Amino acid sequence: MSQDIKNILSIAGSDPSGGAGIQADLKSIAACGGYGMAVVSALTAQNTHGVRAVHVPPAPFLNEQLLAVSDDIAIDAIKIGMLANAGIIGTLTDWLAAVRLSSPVPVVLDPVMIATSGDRLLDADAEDALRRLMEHADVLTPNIPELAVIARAEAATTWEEVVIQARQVAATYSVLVLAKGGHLAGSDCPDALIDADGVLHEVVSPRLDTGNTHGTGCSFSSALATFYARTGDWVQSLTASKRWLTAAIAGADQLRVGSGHGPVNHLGQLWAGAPLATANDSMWLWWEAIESIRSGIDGLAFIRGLKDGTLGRADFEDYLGQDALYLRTYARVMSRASELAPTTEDQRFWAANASGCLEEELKLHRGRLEERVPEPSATTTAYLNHLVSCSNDYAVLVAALLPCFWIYQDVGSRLAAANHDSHPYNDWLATYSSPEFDKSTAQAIEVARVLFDAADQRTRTNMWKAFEASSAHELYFFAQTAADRQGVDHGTK
Ligand SMILES: Nc1ncnc2c1ncn2[C@@H]1O[C@H](COP(=O)(O)OP(=O)(O)O)[C@@H](O)[C@H]1O
Ligand SMILES: Cc1ncc(COP(=O)(O)OP(=O)(O)O)c(N)n1
Repeated sequence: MSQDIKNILSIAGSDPSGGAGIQADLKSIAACGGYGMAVVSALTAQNTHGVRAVHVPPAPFLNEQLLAVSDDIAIDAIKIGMLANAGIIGTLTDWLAAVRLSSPVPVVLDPVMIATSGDRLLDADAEDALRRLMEHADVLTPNIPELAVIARAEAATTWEEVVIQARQVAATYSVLVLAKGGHLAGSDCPDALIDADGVLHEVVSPRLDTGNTHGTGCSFSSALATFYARTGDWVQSLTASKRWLTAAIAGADQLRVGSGHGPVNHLGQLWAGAPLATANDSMWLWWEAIESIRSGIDGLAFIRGLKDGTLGRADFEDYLGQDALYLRTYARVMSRASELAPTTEDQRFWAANASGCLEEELKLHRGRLEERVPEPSATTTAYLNHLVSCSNDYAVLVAALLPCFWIYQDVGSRLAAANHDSHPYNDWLATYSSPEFDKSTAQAIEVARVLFDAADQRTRTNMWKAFEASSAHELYFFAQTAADRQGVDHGTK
């Protein structure tokens, strides 16, 4: 059975030491779940210390390679790296223009100019040709020195300057710019996807203490192209690529490749047994991206106590009280989703869930709380304010409502599995798992997926932000009991 594995073409230089160029690209593409292809634009003789020599094939031979691939194979995304000279760039530009005329294949252009070792990988007189090629790209991924050349400015020394230059380049060339902060000093490594209006999405990782970062730029841009082919969304692709790259850098010191700046560990996560996710599914990537929130919830004293029955009665009742308050407004917000829904099916879905939420859940709470409904906590209020703030746009509101279904169902399935006849919270845990709620959760995910797939990039970004924020509020909400309150920022600021 076909799994719809996407075909990703790298057009780049060769690094025989395997850390950068097409070698890094092919490993990255494979690690991120794609089928990698490679057209070689230049051969370098380099290792972990630097580039010794460059040999550039004749441009007509590059053309032969490009046509051999495009005449036969459907290309789902292209990553472009080292191009060496203006002749190579001109040939590639003509081929790309023709290919994009017949199908809008997405293009990530890493405007490789100078290796970190200081060696030139692009002729100084090839800049104008590169600018013409940039008009055929969807995303540029320059590092700070490359960004400065493209923006005709001094190299940025702060993240604010990086963002300003990237915004200017995005406006000039009508592209997205993935601005990278790897060359800045500081304990963090920020990256951001930027368009002419500003930052679409920013991701930050800690700066890892390793000298083995050869080929990070090549690997990052290949991962981005691969995830985009799979999801059709740049913001999700950035999140997934950064997560993958950071783990590959974290595993770099496990390799023993050369005595200079070694490569990242492209396949280390696979070797460690991490599942190779190949689903081309936007919602799956959302779910993956909140993994740390989900494991944070699983680790809470409240959840562990509820699972093994050691949770104190007072903590349990505090939770129930806040839950009852939450559900009243949650039902109202679902009614609002019903009001905004463009189809009768969606309208009925949200109305039915609003009603079910009030009738079944609140009945249960009232029975247990004996009408002692407390004041809403700051944590509950913050979550509800967030939901209400998303109530003007249907797609964003659906994304904000989704974590309460999905996380509750996910946590609930594990809690219900731990239930037994003498469990002190037996009847409560039994409510956590029901085929009806599973069905509603699946439908809520499907509604979000359909909206996401049809949305423009801004709406997709806002949907993701709403989903991520609600997921964090779920964590804060579960962490309200005395045992968990320390050390958790409850999102109330
Ligand atoms: N020491 C590090 N720790 C964590 N991430 C890093 C480190 N060095 C580079 N990166 C990341 O690698 C990616 C590429 O980085 P950058 O150095 O800016 O580009 P290039 O490799 O093209 O010069 C960025 O996401 C950056 O944050
Ligand atoms: C053949 C080839 N292409 C590109 C580079 C540059 O690699 P990059 O990932 O930008 O980062 P550094 O390795 O320079 O840090 C290269 N060296 N070789």
